[in-house]
Amino acid sequence: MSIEIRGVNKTFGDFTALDNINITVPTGKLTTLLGPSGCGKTTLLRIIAGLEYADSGQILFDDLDVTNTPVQKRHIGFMFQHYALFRHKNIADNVAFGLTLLPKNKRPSKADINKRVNELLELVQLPQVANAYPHQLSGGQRQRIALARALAVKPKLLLLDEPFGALDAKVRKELRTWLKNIHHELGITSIMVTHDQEEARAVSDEIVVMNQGRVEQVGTSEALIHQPANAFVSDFLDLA
Ligand SMILES: Nc1ncnc2c1ncn2[C@@H]1O[C@H](COP(=O)(O)OP(=O)(O)OP(=O)(O)O)[C@@H](O)[C@H]1O
Repeated sequence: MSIEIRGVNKTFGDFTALDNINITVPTGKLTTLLGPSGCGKTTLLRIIAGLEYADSGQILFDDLDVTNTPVQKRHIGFMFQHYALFRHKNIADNVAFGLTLLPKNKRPSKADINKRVNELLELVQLPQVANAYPHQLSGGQRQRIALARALAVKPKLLLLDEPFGALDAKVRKELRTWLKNIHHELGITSIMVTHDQEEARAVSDEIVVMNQGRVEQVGTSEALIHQPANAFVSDFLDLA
């Protein structure tokens, strides 16, 4: 599913958080919103999700205008740093959670839910932890389970907000390679927020560099490195 953001503006009081954002996120690619703290990345992601509404502008999913569509109807998977697993549910029940919430006519049978949970645990390479509880897992393992949970409902769009933000540098590096591999295997359109240029360059098919509520440049890692559009992009990517 391709995503088009057309002329999106957002203010909080007299502060402009997003200033005329126009971008297209291509089908099946992993696109990163990259920029310093406060530049509007999370606000834009929340507007794409339907967790927040723009003051003006449009959001299109495959040419369909979803600007006023509520989050539950956008078929999105979320993996957010602070969107923790349920402590009192075991891992299998955490992964199955989204499926158990589906309306009765769309909800798979118990056997099918179990089968899907097992497939997802295989996919994130943690088949052995189905009966464990979140506190028994490492931070990196918990984030892998968070991805399995996000994928359970077969979303058409995956949104990741600083998914590895709380992890130490070594695990972060391992997980970004892992995420890139899984993304290539599944080919699901994904948008990730990060302030870490090294992380963005390691995982992204395309990078959207943001600054003070505006888009400075959109391109592949190579394009940004070889042809930074301006001094901000060059500085932010440490190219000087
Ligand atoms: N609900 C809100 N009310 C008021 N101001 C807000 C609100 N949400 C965000 N802001 C402000 O809008 C700006 C952009 O915030 P946003 O969270 O989108 O930035 P960000 O680029 O994701 O930064 P970070 O990496 O620090 O999360 C910030 O200055 C923030 O304080």
